[in-house]
Amino acid sequence: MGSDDQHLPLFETKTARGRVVYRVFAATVFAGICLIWAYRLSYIPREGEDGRWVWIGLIGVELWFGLYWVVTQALRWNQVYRRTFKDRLSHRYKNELPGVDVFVCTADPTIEPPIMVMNTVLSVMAYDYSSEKLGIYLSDDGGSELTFYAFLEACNFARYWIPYCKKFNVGPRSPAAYFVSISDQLGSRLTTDSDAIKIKKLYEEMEKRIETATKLGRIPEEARLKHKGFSQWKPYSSPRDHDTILQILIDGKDPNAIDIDGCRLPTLVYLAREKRPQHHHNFKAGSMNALIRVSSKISNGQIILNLDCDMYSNSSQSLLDALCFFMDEENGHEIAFVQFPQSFENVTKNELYDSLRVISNVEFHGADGFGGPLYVGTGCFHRRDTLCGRKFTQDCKIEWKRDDDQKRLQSAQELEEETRPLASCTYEQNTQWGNEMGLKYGCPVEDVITGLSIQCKGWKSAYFNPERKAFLGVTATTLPQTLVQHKRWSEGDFQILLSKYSPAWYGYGSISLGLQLCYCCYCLWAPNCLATLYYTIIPSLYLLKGISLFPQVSSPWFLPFAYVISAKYIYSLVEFLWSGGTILGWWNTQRIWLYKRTTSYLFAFIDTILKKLGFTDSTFIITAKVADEEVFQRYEKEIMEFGTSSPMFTILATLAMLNVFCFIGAVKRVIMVDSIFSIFEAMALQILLCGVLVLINWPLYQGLFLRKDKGKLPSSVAIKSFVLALVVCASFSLMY
Ligand SMILES: O=c1ccn([C@@H]2O[C@H](COP(=O)(O)OP(=O)(O)O[C@H]3O[C@H](CO)[C@@H](O)[C@H](O)[C@H]3O)[C@@H](O)[C@H]2O)c(=O)[nH]1
Ligand SMILES: [Mn+2]
Repeated sequence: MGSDDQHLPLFETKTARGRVVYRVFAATVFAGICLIWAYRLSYIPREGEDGRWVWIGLIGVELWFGLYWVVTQALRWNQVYRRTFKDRLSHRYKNELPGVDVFVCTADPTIEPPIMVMNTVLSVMAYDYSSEKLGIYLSDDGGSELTFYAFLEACNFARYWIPYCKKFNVGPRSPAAYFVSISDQLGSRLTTDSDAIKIKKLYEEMEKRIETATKLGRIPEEARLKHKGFSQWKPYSSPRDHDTILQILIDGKDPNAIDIDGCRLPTLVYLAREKRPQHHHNFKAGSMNALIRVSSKISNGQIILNLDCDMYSNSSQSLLDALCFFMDEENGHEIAFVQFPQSFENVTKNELYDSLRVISNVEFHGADGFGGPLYVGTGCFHRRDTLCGRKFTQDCKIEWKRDDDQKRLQSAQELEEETRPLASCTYEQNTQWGNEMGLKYGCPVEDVITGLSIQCKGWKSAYFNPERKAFLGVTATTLPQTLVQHKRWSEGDFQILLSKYSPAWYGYGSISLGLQLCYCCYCLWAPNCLATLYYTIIPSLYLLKGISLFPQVSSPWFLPFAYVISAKYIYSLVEFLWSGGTILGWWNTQRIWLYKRTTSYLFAFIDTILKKLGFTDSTFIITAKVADEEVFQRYEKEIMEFGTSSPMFTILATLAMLNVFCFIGAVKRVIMVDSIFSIFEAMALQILLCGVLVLINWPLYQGLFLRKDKGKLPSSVAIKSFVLALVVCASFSLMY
């Protein structure tokens, strides 16, 4: 310290350009929405007239869509961008930077392959940070020997990998990603650079050992004999029923724990918390809380980074970026967590499924302008004390300087013994863990609800979205996975809205109105299903009957509809392109938007209501991070993957068939009854809506009727949906 840059901030916040223009634009759209409402309210068919009830339904739906649109403006109203000054940080604090503990969570060695998990672990072990201050903890909810074996291997490989990374300043520091990146380079280093060749060979040997063990489902006997750690699996019966397995593989305080260059290594700990069938383990929240306690005894870093097992660090400096926020003398003391975007390594060019592109590049910047982004799990740095439930007060300035260097008297083994009870099933009984302390239990999105309650305690958060992606993970590669994942998310968010911690009332007064609305955008995902279903079914059916539900093209009331629809979609396209997407990607995103709303959100909505009534319990379906070769090839070619029959697909296929029938019906009417002009004049918007629904469903029709590969929709779904849609259309035509 003591340099002249001392008063300069460590980060700066800039408001987005063009805010005024956007606000004016939004106001015009809102005016259009008001006119649509006015139209609906002034033309309600009289009692006894055709379509009175359906019209009243439309009032409800358009009120909902309009109001929801207003809520989503919160995410666009006040966007801010952050910039950090890492050189100032390093200059000012040199050796006084705080300890950082990284928590990596894994839960299943078959859908989360150990080699992938180890790449994540290695990428953070090699952070540009003093090793003595770094602790890496792996929580294994799979309680798997295979993962442990891979961890041992990684621990050994790290002795070569870390010095290599630091010597050549390589990036990314996940070995797998790094070797891919340099093999792409012109005149690949892998043919000329002997260090690169050597380290790659070491990696491949390790990879082979781990993959063989994973494939066989058991570890080599000599490994078992060599490491006493495996003895802890002796009394083990299953992943859901075992003692706590806790092992300090590298004790950062041990001067003998060094890499091949003689430099100290970061602390490395394996934890499989105790599991018993009669105790609920609370999924990821449970393992995070166990890690918080266990790490507090071992390295007790003041900052905690949480990573999903597939999210490797893609930038060795992101830790310093995060510290710039926490350690800023002026504003740092009010920041509880720093969230980085969730970015994915495996999205294809025109993302076929969801890629969170707009959420990451637009919406979270908006939330940041109102007090900070949501906590969305992986890629988030927390202050330990706030994660443990501390309330904000102005004098919460943290003392970063700590006397860490005192010698510890216990051996690692004694420390393990002492710490193990903290991860037992019963430890949390009659405590505030899972409630006021640590991550909250009982919600499928433990992260969002925890972040909200932290913000309600007066803290702020920060969103940092650097040019070079800080973390890269794996996103779902099939439609069912995507839909199931979104069901979990939208269900969790909707539960929050109805819970004690609802952003609508719990947040009232403790976070800004803007941030309350930002939360509501996500918390209202699930109920969106109703309005969307109505809009995808009813106008099309009425088209079949030739009853118009929208203003005629020549009527002045047509204008607000035309304006709102085109303004909304042109803007959404621009936003998408601006976020780095492609036009086809945008089109694909609209499809997923529809599919999520008519299935994931519907199921989430129903399940949440059932849960409120006490009929069901939450589960956590883990997203698979690997796909078999054929599935992967189709994914690369951006061919939609269905593959199984599920109630979700029956709904999607039925809706798609229904719209085709209605569209055909309309065409028939044109040919047989009316002139094309009069139909178009009366029903342009209905035809447009139905036509777009048919167009956007193209991959679904292909999956139903044209494809032969294994990723197509099973013929049972084709038959079911065909019959269902036909019955609906026929009975509707006959009834009215
Ligand atoms: O019982 C469990 C279940 C899951 N996990 C881990 O939790 C992480 C997230 O699981 P994943 O299946 O990948 O879910 P995603 O939907 O991709 O995860 C997002 O959404 C979750 C909340 O739904 C957050 O917890 C995550 O951090 C966030 O990345 C993974 O590392 C899992 O290993 C556990 O540790 N224990
Ligand atoms: Mn994931």
